[in-house]
Amino acid sequence: MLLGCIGDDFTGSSDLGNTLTKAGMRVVQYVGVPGVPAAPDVEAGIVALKSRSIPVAEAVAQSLAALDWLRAQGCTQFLFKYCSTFDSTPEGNIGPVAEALADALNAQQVIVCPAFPATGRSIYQGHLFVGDRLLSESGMQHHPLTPMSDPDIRRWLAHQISGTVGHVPATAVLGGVESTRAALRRETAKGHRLIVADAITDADLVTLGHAAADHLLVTGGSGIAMGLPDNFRARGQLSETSGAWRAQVGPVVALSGSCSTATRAQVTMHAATHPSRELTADAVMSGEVNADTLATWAVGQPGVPLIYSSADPDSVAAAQAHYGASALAGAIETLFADLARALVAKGVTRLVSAGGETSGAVVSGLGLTQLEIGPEIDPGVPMIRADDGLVLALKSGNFGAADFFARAAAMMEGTP
Ligand SMILES: Nc1ncnc2c1ncn2[C@@H]1O[C@H](COP(=O)(O)OP(=O)(O)O)[C@@H](O)[C@H]1O
Ligand SMILES: O=C(O)[C@@H](O)C(=O)COP(=O)(O)O
Repeated sequence: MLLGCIGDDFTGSSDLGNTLTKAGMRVVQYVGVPGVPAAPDVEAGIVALKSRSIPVAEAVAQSLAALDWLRAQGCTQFLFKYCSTFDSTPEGNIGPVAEALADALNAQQVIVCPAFPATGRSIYQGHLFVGDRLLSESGMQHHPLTPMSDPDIRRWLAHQISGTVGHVPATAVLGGVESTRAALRRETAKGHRLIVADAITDADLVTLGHAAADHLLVTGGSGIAMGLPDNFRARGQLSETSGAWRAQVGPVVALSGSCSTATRAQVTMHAATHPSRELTADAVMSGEVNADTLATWAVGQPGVPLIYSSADPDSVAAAQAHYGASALAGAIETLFADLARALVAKGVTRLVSAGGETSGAVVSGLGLTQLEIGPEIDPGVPMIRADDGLVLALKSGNFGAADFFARAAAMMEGTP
Protein backbone atom coordinates (compact mmCIF):
# COMPACT_ATOMS: atom_id res chain seq x y z
CA MET A 1 0.00 0.00 0.00
CA LEU A 2 1.35 3.42 -0.96
CA LEU A 3 -1.19 6.01 0.10
CA GLY A 4 -2.88 5.59 3.47
CA CYS A 5 -6.11 7.55 3.85
CA ILE A 6 -8.29 8.26 6.85
CA GLY A 7 -11.82 9.47 6.11
CA ASP A 8 -13.92 11.11 8.83
CA ASP A 9 -17.13 9.70 7.41
CA PHE A 10 -18.34 7.01 5.04
CA THR A 11 -19.74 9.02 2.14
CA GLY A 12 -16.66 11.21 2.19
CA SER A 13 -14.46 8.13 2.10
CA SER A 14 -16.24 6.77 -0.97
CA ASP A 15 -15.92 10.24 -2.54
CA LEU A 16 -12.16 10.00 -1.99
CA GLY A 17 -12.16 6.42 -3.31
CA ASN A 18 -13.85 7.70 -6.45
CA THR A 19 -11.18 10.37 -7.02
CA LEU A 20 -8.28 7.98 -6.47
CA THR A 21 -9.84 5.25 -8.62
CA LYS A 22 -10.44 7.71 -11.47
CA ALA A 23 -6.83 8.84 -11.18
CA GLY A 24 -5.63 5.26 -11.64
CA MET A 25 -4.93 3.79 -8.22
CA ARG A 26 -6.23 0.44 -6.96
CA VAL A 27 -8.36 1.47 -4.00
CA VAL A 28 -10.12 -0.34 -1.17
CA GLN A 29 -12.34 1.39 1.39
CA TYR A 30 -12.21 -0.25 4.82
CA VAL A 31 -15.03 0.13 7.32
CA GLY A 32 -13.19 1.11 10.48
CA VAL A 33 -9.68 -0.06 11.29
CA PRO A 34 -9.24 -3.58 9.86
CA GLY A 35 -8.11 -6.36 12.14
CA VAL A 36 -6.20 -8.07 9.32
CA PRO A 37 -3.54 -6.95 6.81
CA ALA A 38 -4.56 -5.47 3.45
CA ALA A 39 -4.39 -7.50 0.23
CA PRO A 40 -0.99 -7.01 -1.45
CA ASP A 41 -2.40 -5.34 -4.61
CA VAL A 42 -4.06 -2.40 -2.80
CA GLU A 43 -2.32 0.87 -3.70
CA ALA A 44 -4.51 3.28 -1.76
CA GLY A 45 -6.32 2.16 1.37
CA ILE A 46 -9.04 4.31 2.91
CA VAL A 47 -9.96 3.65 6.51
CA ALA A 48 -13.46 5.09 6.81
CA LEU A 49 -14.28 6.27 10.31
CA LYS A 50 -17.42 7.84 11.66
CA SER A 51 -15.43 10.46 13.51
CA ARG A 52 -16.76 13.75 12.18
CA SER A 53 -19.21 14.42 14.97
CA ILE A 54 -17.98 12.38 17.92
CA PRO A 55 -16.08 13.80 20.94
CA VAL A 56 -12.64 15.19 19.97
CA ALA A 57 -10.62 12.71 22.06
CA GLU A 58 -12.41 9.74 20.47
CA ALA A 59 -11.90 11.12 16.95
CA VAL A 60 -8.19 11.60 17.64
CA ALA A 61 -7.82 8.10 19.15
CA GLN A 62 -9.63 6.42 16.24
CA SER A 63 -7.64 8.40 13.66
CA LEU A 64 -4.33 7.47 15.32
CA ALA A 65 -5.36 3.80 15.37
CA ALA A 66 -6.14 4.05 11.65
CA LEU A 67 -2.75 5.68 11.08
CA ASP A 68 -0.97 2.87 12.93
CA TRP A 69 -2.66 0.26 10.73
CA LEU A 70 -1.89 2.17 7.52
CA ARG A 71 1.76 2.58 8.56
CA ALA A 72 1.93 -1.14 9.19
CA GLN A 73 0.75 -1.68 5.58
CA GLY A 74 3.84 0.18 4.34
CA CYS A 75 2.24 3.51 3.29
CA THR A 76 4.65 6.33 2.60
CA GLN A 77 2.13 9.16 2.45
CA PHE A 78 -1.07 9.78 4.42
CA LEU A 79 -4.22 11.70 3.62
CA PHE A 80 -6.83 12.88 6.10
CA LYS A 81 -10.14 13.34 4.24
CA TYR A 82 -12.82 15.60 5.69
CA CYS A 83 -15.81 17.33 4.18
CA SER A 84 -15.53 19.79 1.31
CA THR A 85 -17.70 22.09 3.43
CA PHE A 86 -15.21 21.70 6.32
CA ASP A 87 -17.92 20.25 8.60
CA SER A 88 -16.65 20.81 12.13
CA THR A 89 -17.36 22.79 15.28
CA PRO A 90 -15.08 25.39 16.92
CA GLU A 91 -13.68 22.48 19.00
CA GLY A 92 -13.01 20.07 16.14
CA ASN A 93 -12.70 17.50 14.89
CA ILE A 94 -10.69 18.50 11.81
CA GLY A 95 -7.99 20.57 13.55
CA PRO A 96 -7.27 18.25 16.49
CA VAL A 97 -7.14 15.16 14.24
CA ALA A 98 -4.87 16.90 11.72
CA GLU A 99 -2.54 18.06 14.50
CA ALA A 100 -2.45 14.62 16.14
CA LEU A 101 -1.64 12.93 12.82
CA ALA A 102 1.05 15.54 12.07
CA ASP A 103 2.56 14.98 15.53
CA ALA A 104 2.56 11.21 15.09
CA LEU A 105 4.21 11.48 11.67
CA ASN A 106 6.46 14.39 12.62
CA ALA A 107 5.07 16.18 9.56
CA GLN A 108 6.15 19.81 9.50
CA GLN A 109 4.17 21.09 6.51
CA VAL A 110 0.54 20.07 6.13
CA ILE A 111 -1.84 21.37 3.47
CA VAL A 112 -5.45 22.03 4.48
CA CYS A 113 -7.65 22.24 1.39
CA PRO A 114 -11.33 21.26 1.36
CA ALA A 115 -11.89 22.53 -2.24
CA PHE A 116 -13.89 20.33 -4.63
CA PRO A 117 -14.65 22.44 -7.72
CA ALA A 118 -16.74 19.75 -9.48
CA THR A 119 -19.32 20.19 -6.71
CA GLY A 120 -18.89 23.95 -6.48
CA ARG A 121 -16.54 24.13 -3.46
CA SER A 122 -13.66 26.53 -4.00
CA ILE A 123 -11.30 28.40 -1.70
CA TYR A 124 -10.13 31.94 -2.36
CA GLN A 125 -8.29 34.18 0.13
CA GLY A 126 -8.76 31.44 2.70
CA HIS A 127 -12.56 31.64 2.37
CA LEU A 128 -14.65 28.65 1.36
CA PHE A 129 -17.37 29.15 -1.25
CA VAL A 130 -20.17 26.81 -2.32
CA GLY A 131 -20.97 27.94 -5.85
CA ASP A 132 -21.10 31.73 -5.68
CA ARG A 133 -22.06 31.85 -1.99
CA LEU A 134 -19.83 31.97 1.03
CA LEU A 135 -20.00 28.74 3.05
CA SER A 136 -21.87 30.53 5.83
CA GLU A 137 -24.65 31.53 3.39
CA SER A 138 -24.78 28.25 1.50
CA GLY A 139 -27.26 26.36 3.67
CA MET A 140 -24.41 24.81 5.69
CA GLN A 141 -25.10 27.35 8.46
CA HIS A 142 -28.17 25.18 9.21
CA HIS A 143 -26.41 21.79 9.37
CA PRO A 144 -27.95 19.72 12.20
CA LEU A 145 -24.60 18.71 13.75
CA THR A 146 -21.90 21.02 12.39
CA PRO A 147 -23.46 24.38 11.47
CA MET A 148 -20.81 26.31 9.51
CA SER A 149 -21.20 29.96 10.42
CA ASP A 150 -17.73 31.20 9.37
CA PRO A 151 -16.45 30.91 5.78
CA ASP A 152 -12.86 31.86 6.73
CA ILE A 153 -11.26 28.43 7.02
CA ARG A 154 -8.09 29.92 8.54
CA ARG A 155 -10.07 31.51 11.39
CA TRP A 156 -12.32 28.47 11.93
CA LEU A 157 -9.33 26.10 12.00
CA ALA A 158 -7.43 28.42 14.37
CA HIS A 159 -10.17 27.87 16.99
CA GLN A 160 -9.53 24.13 16.80
CA ILE A 161 -5.75 23.82 17.07
CA SER A 162 -2.91 24.66 19.40
CA GLY A 163 -0.60 25.88 16.60
CA THR A 164 -1.10 28.74 14.16
CA VAL A 165 -2.57 28.59 10.66
CA GLY A 166 -0.75 29.52 7.45
CA HIS A 167 -2.14 30.39 4.03
CA VAL A 168 -1.04 29.79 0.45
CA PRO A 169 -2.95 32.23 -1.77
CA ALA A 170 -4.39 31.46 -5.20
CA THR A 171 -1.75 33.66 -6.84
CA ALA A 172 0.96 31.29 -5.61
CA VAL A 173 -0.95 28.17 -6.70
CA LEU A 174 -1.64 29.65 -10.14
CA GLY A 175 2.12 30.14 -10.50
CA GLY A 176 2.63 26.37 -10.57
CA VAL A 177 4.32 23.71 -8.48
CA GLU A 178 7.54 25.59 -7.67
CA SER A 179 5.71 28.79 -6.76
CA THR A 180 3.37 26.76 -4.51
CA ARG A 181 6.30 25.03 -2.83
CA ALA A 182 7.99 28.40 -2.24
CA ALA A 183 4.79 29.76 -0.67
CA LEU A 184 4.50 26.67 1.54
CA ARG A 185 8.12 27.11 2.66
CA ARG A 186 7.45 30.75 3.54
CA GLU A 187 4.52 29.73 5.73
CA THR A 188 6.59 27.02 7.41
CA ALA A 189 9.36 29.56 8.09
CA LYS A 190 6.75 31.70 9.88
CA GLY A 191 6.06 28.77 12.19
CA HIS A 192 2.77 27.63 10.65
CA ARG A 193 2.37 23.87 10.33
CA LEU A 194 -1.24 23.59 9.09
CA ILE A 195 -1.48 25.69 5.93
CA VAL A 196 -4.79 26.50 4.23
CA ALA A 197 -4.30 26.48 0.45
CA ASP A 198 -6.55 28.30 -2.01
CA ALA A 199 -7.87 26.22 -4.93
CA ILE A 200 -10.46 27.34 -7.43
CA THR A 201 -10.17 24.79 -10.22
CA ASP A 202 -9.16 21.13 -10.58
CA ALA A 203 -5.89 22.35 -12.10
CA ASP A 204 -5.11 24.13 -8.81
CA LEU A 205 -5.74 20.91 -6.90
CA VAL A 206 -3.46 18.98 -9.22
CA THR A 207 -0.76 21.61 -8.68
CA LEU A 208 -1.17 21.31 -4.91
CA GLY A 209 -1.04 17.50 -5.14
CA HIS A 210 2.17 17.65 -7.16
CA ALA A 211 3.64 20.23 -4.76
CA ALA A 212 2.88 17.83 -1.91
CA ALA A 213 4.74 14.90 -3.48
CA ASP A 214 7.09 14.67 -0.50
CA HIS A 215 4.62 15.64 2.21
CA LEU A 216 4.03 12.95 4.79
CA LEU A 217 0.52 14.19 5.50
CA VAL A 218 -1.98 15.95 3.26
CA THR A 219 -5.48 16.97 4.39
CA GLY A 220 -8.58 18.09 2.56
CA GLY A 221 -11.66 17.13 0.62
CA SER A 222 -11.42 14.49 -2.08
CA GLY A 223 -10.07 17.12 -4.50
CA ILE A 224 -6.73 17.28 -2.72
CA ALA A 225 -6.16 13.67 -3.84
CA MET A 226 -6.39 14.54 -7.55
CA GLY A 227 -2.69 15.15 -8.09
CA LEU A 228 -1.27 12.55 -5.68
CA PRO A 229 -1.48 9.42 -7.90
CA ASP A 230 0.78 11.16 -10.46
CA ASN A 231 3.53 11.33 -7.84
CA PHE A 232 3.45 7.56 -7.34
CA ARG A 233 3.14 7.06 -11.11
CA ALA A 234 6.20 9.22 -11.73
CA ARG A 235 8.13 6.92 -9.39
CA GLY A 236 6.92 3.86 -11.31
CA GLN A 237 4.98 2.58 -8.29
CA LEU A 238 1.52 2.04 -9.83
CA SER A 239 0.46 -1.24 -11.40
CA GLU A 240 -1.88 0.62 -13.83
CA THR A 241 -4.42 -2.22 -13.67
CA SER A 242 -7.99 -1.98 -12.45
CA GLY A 243 -10.59 -4.52 -11.37
CA ALA A 244 -13.66 -5.11 -13.57
CA TRP A 245 -16.93 -3.68 -12.22
CA ARG A 246 -20.04 -5.92 -12.21
CA ALA A 247 -23.62 -4.62 -12.31
CA GLN A 248 -26.09 -5.76 -9.63
CA VAL A 249 -29.72 -6.65 -10.25
CA GLY A 250 -32.36 -7.27 -7.56
CA PRO A 251 -34.58 -5.29 -5.20
CA VAL A 252 -33.55 -1.72 -4.46
CA VAL A 253 -34.42 0.75 -1.68
CA ALA A 254 -33.29 4.33 -1.05
CA LEU A 255 -32.75 5.64 2.49
CA SER A 256 -32.19 9.27 3.40
CA GLY A 257 -31.36 10.80 6.78
CA SER A 258 -29.67 13.75 5.13
CA CYS A 259 -31.19 17.17 5.78
CA SER A 260 -28.92 18.97 3.32
CA THR A 261 -30.40 21.25 0.69
CA ALA A 262 -29.50 19.03 -2.28
CA THR A 263 -30.88 15.89 -0.65
CA ARG A 264 -34.16 17.57 0.24
CA ALA A 265 -34.65 18.55 -3.41
CA GLN A 266 -33.81 14.96 -4.47
CA VAL A 267 -36.30 13.59 -1.92
CA THR A 268 -39.05 15.91 -3.19
CA MET A 269 -38.44 14.95 -6.80
CA HIS A 270 -38.21 11.23 -6.10
CA ALA A 271 -41.27 11.11 -3.82
CA ALA A 272 -43.38 12.65 -6.60
CA THR A 273 -43.06 9.53 -8.77
CA HIS A 274 -41.90 6.69 -6.47
CA PRO A 275 -43.37 5.11 -3.31
CA SER A 276 -42.06 6.99 -0.29
CA ARG A 277 -42.39 7.01 3.52
CA GLU A 278 -41.40 9.95 5.70
CA LEU A 279 -40.05 9.27 9.19
CA THR A 280 -40.80 12.26 11.38
CA ALA A 281 -38.74 12.93 14.48
CA ASP A 282 -41.86 12.33 16.61
CA ALA A 283 -42.56 8.97 14.96
CA VAL A 284 -38.97 7.83 15.52
CA MET A 285 -38.75 9.06 19.12
CA SER A 286 -42.12 7.62 20.13
CA GLY A 287 -41.24 4.22 18.66
CA GLU A 288 -44.29 4.44 16.39
CA VAL A 289 -42.17 3.19 13.46
CA ASN A 290 -39.87 0.20 13.49
CA ALA A 291 -37.33 -1.28 11.11
CA ASP A 292 -39.13 -4.52 10.41
CA THR A 293 -42.46 -3.01 9.37
CA LEU A 294 -40.72 -0.38 7.26
CA ALA A 295 -38.63 -3.04 5.52
CA THR A 296 -41.73 -5.15 4.84
CA TRP A 297 -43.42 -2.10 3.34
CA ALA A 298 -40.39 -1.23 1.18
CA VAL A 299 -39.88 -4.68 -0.33
CA GLY A 300 -43.55 -4.78 -1.34
CA GLN A 301 -43.26 -1.59 -3.40
CA PRO A 302 -42.62 -1.16 -7.12
CA GLY A 303 -39.91 1.18 -8.49
CA VAL A 304 -37.34 2.62 -6.11
CA PRO A 305 -39.05 3.04 -2.72
CA LEU A 306 -37.64 5.79 -0.53
CA ILE A 307 -37.68 6.01 3.28
CA TYR A 308 -36.53 9.38 4.56
CA SER A 309 -36.27 11.53 7.66
CA SER A 310 -34.89 14.47 5.67
CA ALA A 311 -36.51 17.64 6.92
CA ASP A 312 -36.13 21.41 6.51
CA PRO A 313 -34.01 23.47 8.94
CA ASP A 314 -37.00 24.79 10.94
CA SER A 315 -38.43 21.31 11.57
CA VAL A 316 -34.97 19.97 12.44
CA ALA A 317 -34.35 22.85 14.89
CA ALA A 318 -37.76 22.39 16.54
CA ALA A 319 -37.26 18.62 16.91
CA GLN A 320 -33.73 19.09 18.26
CA ALA A 321 -34.97 21.63 20.83
CA HIS A 322 -37.58 19.12 21.96
CA TYR A 323 -35.54 15.89 22.04
CA GLY A 324 -31.92 17.06 22.15
CA ALA A 325 -29.82 17.06 18.94
CA SER A 326 -27.62 14.09 19.67
CA ALA A 327 -30.34 11.88 21.18
CA LEU A 328 -32.49 12.53 18.11
CA ALA A 329 -29.66 11.97 15.62
CA GLY A 330 -28.72 8.79 17.48
CA ALA A 331 -32.28 7.43 17.38
CA ILE A 332 -32.70 8.20 13.67
CA GLU A 333 -29.32 6.68 12.81
CA THR A 334 -30.08 3.54 14.84
CA LEU A 335 -33.37 3.16 12.98
CA PHE A 336 -31.62 3.48 9.58
CA ALA A 337 -28.98 0.94 10.65
CA ASP A 338 -31.67 -1.55 11.76
CA LEU A 339 -33.63 -0.85 8.61
CA ALA A 340 -30.65 -1.51 6.33
CA ARG A 341 -30.11 -4.84 8.08
CA ALA A 342 -33.78 -5.77 7.80
CA LEU A 343 -33.86 -4.83 4.10
CA VAL A 344 -30.81 -6.93 3.23
CA ALA A 345 -32.26 -9.82 5.25
CA LYS A 346 -35.37 -9.53 3.06
CA GLY A 347 -33.34 -9.80 -0.13
CA VAL A 348 -32.53 -6.19 -1.05
CA THR A 349 -29.38 -6.14 -3.19
CA ARG A 350 -29.08 -2.44 -4.05
CA LEU A 351 -29.14 0.27 -1.38
CA VAL A 352 -28.89 4.00 -1.93
CA SER A 353 -28.12 5.96 1.23
CA ALA A 354 -28.03 9.75 1.55
CA GLY A 355 -26.08 11.58 4.24
CA GLY A 356 -22.66 10.93 5.73
CA GLU A 357 -23.76 10.14 9.28
CA THR A 358 -26.70 8.16 7.96
CA SER A 359 -24.50 6.16 5.58
CA GLY A 360 -22.07 5.50 8.41
CA ALA A 361 -24.93 4.04 10.42
CA VAL A 362 -26.13 1.99 7.42
CA VAL A 363 -22.71 0.52 6.59
CA SER A 364 -21.91 -0.20 10.24
CA GLY A 365 -25.38 -1.65 10.77
CA LEU A 366 -24.77 -4.04 7.91
CA GLY A 367 -21.48 -5.13 9.46
CA LEU A 368 -19.57 -4.52 6.22
CA THR A 369 -15.79 -4.61 6.45
CA GLN A 370 -14.45 -3.56 3.06
CA LEU A 371 -15.82 -2.00 -0.09
CA GLU A 372 -14.76 -2.06 -3.72
CA ILE A 373 -15.08 1.30 -5.49
CA GLY A 374 -16.94 1.28 -8.82
CA PRO A 375 -17.92 3.80 -11.49
CA GLU A 376 -19.10 7.31 -10.66
CA ILE A 377 -22.82 8.11 -10.54
CA ASP A 378 -22.43 11.86 -10.01
CA PRO A 379 -19.35 13.89 -9.02
CA GLY A 380 -18.09 12.54 -5.70
CA VAL A 381 -20.46 9.54 -5.57
CA PRO A 382 -19.32 6.13 -6.86
CA MET A 383 -21.15 2.83 -6.76
CA ILE A 384 -19.54 0.54 -4.22
CA ARG A 385 -19.69 -3.23 -3.91
CA ALA A 386 -19.86 -4.80 -0.46
CA ASP A 387 -19.99 -8.43 -1.56
CA ASP A 388 -21.35 -10.70 -4.26
CA GLY A 389 -24.94 -9.73 -3.55
CA LEU A 390 -24.86 -6.12 -2.40
CA VAL A 391 -24.06 -2.85 -4.13
CA LEU A 392 -24.46 0.53 -2.45
CA ALA A 393 -24.26 4.21 -3.22
CA LEU A 394 -23.37 6.45 -0.29
CA LYS A 395 -24.37 9.96 -1.25
CA SER A 396 -22.93 12.95 0.53
CA GLY A 397 -25.69 15.31 1.60
CA ASN A 398 -25.09 18.04 -0.92
CA PHE A 399 -23.96 15.92 -3.85
CA GLY A 400 -25.90 14.57 -6.79
CA ALA A 401 -28.35 15.85 -9.39
CA ALA A 402 -32.08 16.13 -8.60
CA ASP A 403 -32.86 12.66 -10.03
CA PHE A 404 -30.06 10.99 -8.07
CA PHE A 405 -32.01 8.20 -6.34
CA ALA A 406 -33.60 6.78 -9.49
CA ARG A 407 -30.46 7.19 -11.59
CA ALA A 408 -28.22 5.55 -8.97
CA ALA A 409 -30.60 2.58 -8.81
CA ALA A 410 -30.58 2.28 -12.60
CA MET A 411 -26.81 2.55 -12.92
CA MET A 412 -26.33 -0.15 -10.29
CA GLU A 413 -28.22 -2.64 -12.41
CA GLY A 414 -26.22 -1.66 -15.43
CA THR A 415 -28.70 0.68 -17.12
CA PRO A 416 -26.65 3.51 -18.60
N1 LIG B 1 -35.82 15.07 10.80
C1 LIG B 1 -34.66 15.16 11.46
N2 LIG B 1 -34.55 15.94 12.55
C2 LIG B 1 -33.37 16.03 13.21
N3 LIG B 1 -32.25 15.39 12.87
C3 LIG B 1 -32.31 14.60 11.80
C4 LIG B 1 -33.50 14.43 11.03
N4 LIG B 1 -33.27 13.59 10.02
C5 LIG B 1 -31.99 13.21 10.14
N5 LIG B 1 -31.41 13.82 11.20
C6 LIG B 1 -30.03 13.64 11.66
O1 LIG B 1 -29.25 14.66 11.08
C7 LIG B 1 -27.96 14.15 10.73
C8 LIG B 1 -27.77 14.37 9.23
O2 LIG B 1 -26.44 14.12 8.91
P1 LIG B 1 -25.99 13.32 7.63
O3 LIG B 1 -26.61 11.97 7.58
O4 LIG B 1 -24.50 13.39 7.63
O5 LIG B 1 -26.59 14.13 6.41
P2 LIG B 1 -26.36 15.68 6.03
O6 LIG B 1 -25.00 16.04 6.53
O7 LIG B 1 -26.48 15.69 4.56
O8 LIG B 1 -27.49 16.43 6.68
C9 LIG B 1 -27.96 12.68 11.09
O9 LIG B 1 -27.38 12.50 12.35
C10 LIG B 1 -29.44 12.35 11.14
O10 LIG B 1 -29.74 11.25 11.96
O1 LIG C 1 -16.26 16.27 0.82
C1 LIG C 1 -17.49 16.16 0.76
O2 LIG C 1 -18.26 17.11 0.61
C2 LIG C 1 -18.09 14.79 0.95
O3 LIG C 1 -17.20 13.80 0.58
C3 LIG C 1 -18.51 14.64 2.37
O4 LIG C 1 -17.69 14.34 3.20
C4 LIG C 1 -19.91 15.01 2.65
O5 LIG C 1 -20.44 14.57 3.90
P1 LIG C 1 -22.02 14.59 4.18
O6 LIG C 1 -22.58 15.85 3.62
O7 LIG C 1 -22.18 14.48 5.66
O8 LIG C 1 -22.59 13.38 3.48
